[in-house]
Amino acid sequence: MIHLKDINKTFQSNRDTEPVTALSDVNLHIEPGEIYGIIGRSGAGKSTLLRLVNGLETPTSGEVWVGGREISQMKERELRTARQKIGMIFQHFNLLWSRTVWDNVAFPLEVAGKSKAEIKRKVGGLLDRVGLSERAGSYPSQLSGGQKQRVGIARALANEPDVLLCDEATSAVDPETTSSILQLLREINRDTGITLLLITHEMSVVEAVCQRVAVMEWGRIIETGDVQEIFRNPRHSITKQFVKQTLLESEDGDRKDDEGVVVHCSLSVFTEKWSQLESQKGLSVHVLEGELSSTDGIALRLAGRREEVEKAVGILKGEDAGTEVMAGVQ
Ligand SMILES: Nc1ncnc2c1ncn2[C@@H]1O[C@H](COP(=O)(O)OP(=O)(O)OP(=O)(O)O)[C@@H](O)[C@H]1O
Repeated sequence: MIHLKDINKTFQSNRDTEPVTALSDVNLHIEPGEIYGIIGRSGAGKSTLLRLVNGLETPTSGEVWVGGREISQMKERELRTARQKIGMIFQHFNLLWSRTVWDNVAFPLEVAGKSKAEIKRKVGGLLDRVGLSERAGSYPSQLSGGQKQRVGIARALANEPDVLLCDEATSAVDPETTSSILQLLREINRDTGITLLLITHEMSVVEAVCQRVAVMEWGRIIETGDVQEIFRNPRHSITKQFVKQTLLESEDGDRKDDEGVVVHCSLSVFTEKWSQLESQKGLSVHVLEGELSSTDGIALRLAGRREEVEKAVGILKGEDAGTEVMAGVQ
């Protein structure tokens, strides 16, 4: 669905300064319906990559393809139409402050020249989808951060896009709101088959929703892979740091003294032992990448107090020699 081929992007602010290389030799292939994460530290090139996908930037060299069409070759008029099928949500929501929730969601439909009847039908459905029907007449300033992002999501979905780009979409909201927004994005992906491309600097966001991830540093993609695999076996030192970041975070976002571990075990062992793990105070158990349908077993992240983590590992290892602890996260 999204294909970046041999992308380089440099910015030349003015003639007296050295050009800045934002992206070097970037190649990326994202399948239709995938939830794909791009993670990297500040300045790694994530936003530039995202802006190439919806044609807000053009590559210095290379090709950007979305849905079988080359975005990087399009003229402005063609791009405007193509962008209707590429929704985007932003860290700071970018809502129209003088318009109500209803009118914010109606805006892209008005721009696309839809009839009043169609706009009414669609906006009603979208607000219902994001759980904001009751707030249709409110202004953005009257909403919480999570509600504002829900408006952003409804607005981005108005023209039934094939792709939704999420630019640090949960960075400005608290952890609880983050989970509910990520859950909503997951449901939308499941129900519509939309391709999601998320950029973030938080591995916990990748962990919660993404199927595959690319790690960026200094404008390059330094590692890609299935999220479970990256958690189990991070190769690059930057990737290890991101994985470690999640191991150090407890459920409430506090930092604990002890690192957690990533464990791989069979599904039957996990389901059998789950009630024991669940009853352990001070232990948080995360199923990496979520689906409990895999026959290859699952990867879990166990975090919390050291003795609780050790106890949990003992429980899982108890009767299953196949349970593997991926403790090599330094
Ligand atoms: N319009 C621009 N003009 C000049 N330099 C730019 C421009 N846009 C980005 N850059 C530079 O390109 C590099 C990559 O920036 P980019 O914003 O893509 O990184 P990022 O990973 O999204 O960082 P952040 O998380 O801080 O937004 C940085 O060195 C940045 O200063």
